[in-house]
Amino acid sequence: MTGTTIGNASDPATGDVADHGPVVDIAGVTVRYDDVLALHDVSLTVGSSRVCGLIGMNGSGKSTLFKTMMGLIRPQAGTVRLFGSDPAHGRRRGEVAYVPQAENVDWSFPLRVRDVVMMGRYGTMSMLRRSRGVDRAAVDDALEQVDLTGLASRQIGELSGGQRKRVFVARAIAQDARLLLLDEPFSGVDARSVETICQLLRSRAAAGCAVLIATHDFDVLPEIADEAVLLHKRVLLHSTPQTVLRPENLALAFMPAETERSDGA
Ligand SMILES: Nc1ncnc2c1ncn2[C@@H]1O[C@H](COP(=O)(O)OP(=O)(O)OP(=O)(O)O)[C@@H](O)[C@H]1O
Repeated sequence: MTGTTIGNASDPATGDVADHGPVVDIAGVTVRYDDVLALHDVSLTVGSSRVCGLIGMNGSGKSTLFKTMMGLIRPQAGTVRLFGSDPAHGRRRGEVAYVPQAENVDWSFPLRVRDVVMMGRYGTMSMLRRSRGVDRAAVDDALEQVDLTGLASRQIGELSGGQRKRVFVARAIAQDARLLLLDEPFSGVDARSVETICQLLRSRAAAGCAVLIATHDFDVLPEIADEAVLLHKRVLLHSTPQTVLRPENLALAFMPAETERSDGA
């Protein structure tokens, strides 16, 4: 089952995963780090108002796909279009927000919660990077939405796992991006934070955003996602969360030895 898409608008059994106007349009993308093949011939479209889960084992290429979508990695083959434009263009215009894995953040850095959320406004600030009333109001609003108003002056290293995730979700909300990419937003997160993050992401999707979530949390996925992608360097399956989570489908990505191809893809 290579690059197979299961489920489309004409397939009521598996649900509608098409026809929502592409925000993300990835075609035939291949990424290598020297001799390591990270992505092979990946094609994927995601429409506005959709929440799409990205599932795959460690090393399957999820973060690489996000970095490619952010325009931080240039693929050796294939194209990435976000809102019909080059991904670096979308990033510069603040259209794309990225919530990183917690491990990739230096939590000892002397930043307060408010400072991190304000970073979401940098794209809209003046050349002097002076925050205006509208920026401060956007930050206040985002902090309130993630229930962190009372911790706004706290150093980020003093937060719990769930609070840390909520800070970065608040940064994405303050940015007012139309495409949200979240890398493991539920790992190491308490139930209350999971609920807060899910509600916020659903409301962003209802407002027209496209949301992509790399996650290992199979319980939360059907609650939040409209569609899901099974990734193992290539797209094995793109369908409803329920279909992707069937054991026989998960086995394709989590026991890939039997499906591995001779070219390493
Ligand atoms: N900077 C890099 N240099 C060399 N190889 C890399 C680099 N970044 C990632 N890789 C390799 O590329 C492959 C895909 O990695 P990637 O981090 O995209 O996967 P992932 O699905 O996000 O994994 P995880 O769930 O562990 O974050 C892996 O084999 C990884 O070791």
